[in-house]
Amino acid sequence: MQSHSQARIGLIEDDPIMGESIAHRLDLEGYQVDWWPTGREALQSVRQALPDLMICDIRLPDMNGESLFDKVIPDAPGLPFLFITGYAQVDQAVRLIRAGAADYVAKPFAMPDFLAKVEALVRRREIEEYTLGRSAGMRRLADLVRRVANIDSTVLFTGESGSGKEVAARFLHTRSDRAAGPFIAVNCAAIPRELLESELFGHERGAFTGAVARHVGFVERASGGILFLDEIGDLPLALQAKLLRLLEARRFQRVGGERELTCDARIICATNVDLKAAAARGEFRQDLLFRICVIEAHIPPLRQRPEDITLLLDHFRAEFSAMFGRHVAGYQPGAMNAAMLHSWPGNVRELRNRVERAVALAEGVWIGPEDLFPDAVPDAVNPASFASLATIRDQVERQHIRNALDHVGGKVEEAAKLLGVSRSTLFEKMRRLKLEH
Ligand SMILES: Nc1ncnc2c1ncn2[C@@H]1O[C@H](COP(=O)(O)OP(=O)(O)OP(=O)(O)O)[C@@H](O)[C@H]1O
Repeated sequence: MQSHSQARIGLIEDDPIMGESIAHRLDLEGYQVDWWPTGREALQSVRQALPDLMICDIRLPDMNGESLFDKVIPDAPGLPFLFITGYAQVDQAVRLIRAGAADYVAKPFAMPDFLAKVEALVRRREIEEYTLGRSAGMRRLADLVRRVANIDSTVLFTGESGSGKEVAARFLHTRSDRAAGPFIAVNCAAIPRELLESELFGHERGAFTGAVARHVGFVERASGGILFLDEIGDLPLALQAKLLRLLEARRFQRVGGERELTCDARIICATNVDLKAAAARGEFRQDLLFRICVIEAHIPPLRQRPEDITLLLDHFRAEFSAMFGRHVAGYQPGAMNAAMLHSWPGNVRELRNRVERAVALAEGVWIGPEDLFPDAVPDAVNPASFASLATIRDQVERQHIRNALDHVGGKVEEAAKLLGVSRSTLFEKMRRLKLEH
């Protein structure tokens, strides 16, 4: 869970005295505050600021809080709004809560009550928001997934093995209006090719030797829910044609069947290979590729998101400590150090396995570097080449600045805003860290 210093609050307040006093107090509490005096300015910046909570005066000079809420929410579903209302606008606030706003406070309010509401909403948001990760890359992914959760277009999750493509697809499922329906995950690479068609589409009794009874395939079993096709690049060409028909006409036949059946499942695919290159080699149908990547969601490799490394180390430590009934309090600095330097070729899966092993075998309450990396001891574990704090800080800073720049399409001024430093400080840091602009 993040500390307040990482939680961001968007404050929309036109009254300079009120705005100043709230922004100052939130700042003292450790929140990062973006203060916009008009609705128009908030609308311009909110998508880039990625706030965890919006605090909004219901009466603004250029629009009312209600229309601002209506404009922001389609792009940021689930973003909590705390409205500040005057006595006369309580009815409107109640209406907004019915429409999905989180809460309201009526003026004049006592600061401790206001802060308690803010804290509760930020905590609630953290639990919901950081299921996928805390890094800018994963927050952007979570945002995209929420926006497409209820559109029935095909989504293609791309990313290295173990980076969390299935986790992201399940996240989509729980946030969609198909959440009450099934989530059926099929790993196309794990099922023998000769069985794949009947596993996917089912078969009729007697369709082939051994087909002693009718078999309902994954496509039918996913009805009303989501069919997640992992390693879609491994689907044989003949089946690719059938999948294309399923996606285009929503129709399919069981193996050996004569009847056309309709498919009501939403299809989500994932791949860790470059499907465009596979299509260029003739191994993957170009038309199917267009059809499945209507929306592409890329999951960055773990080594590019250091904030998630610390988050996940802690998450799995807590999970396995509870599972094994062992009290493991945390990591020695050397273990954290080694984890930040490791390149995590197996991504989150590797991290999970390493933590499971470390918790199971750790001798004390603190996990040491050798518990996490007993195999290939990375340099950082070797005391002779123990990285200095400055080296680690530079590495994390470099990565974080790179992420911020990526996030805003390379615009230094906007990246500086995101990072809470001035433009010149950011330039200076980029120069020192030898980061290309
Ligand atoms: N954000 C996350 N939070 C918690 N656990 C995660 C997260 N991302 C991945 N994991 C865990 O890491 C492991 C691998 O995740 P997942 O199966 O989603 O990866 P994948 O990209 O689909 O892998 P593959 O390409 O091999 O199918 C799983 O045990 C999963 O629970």
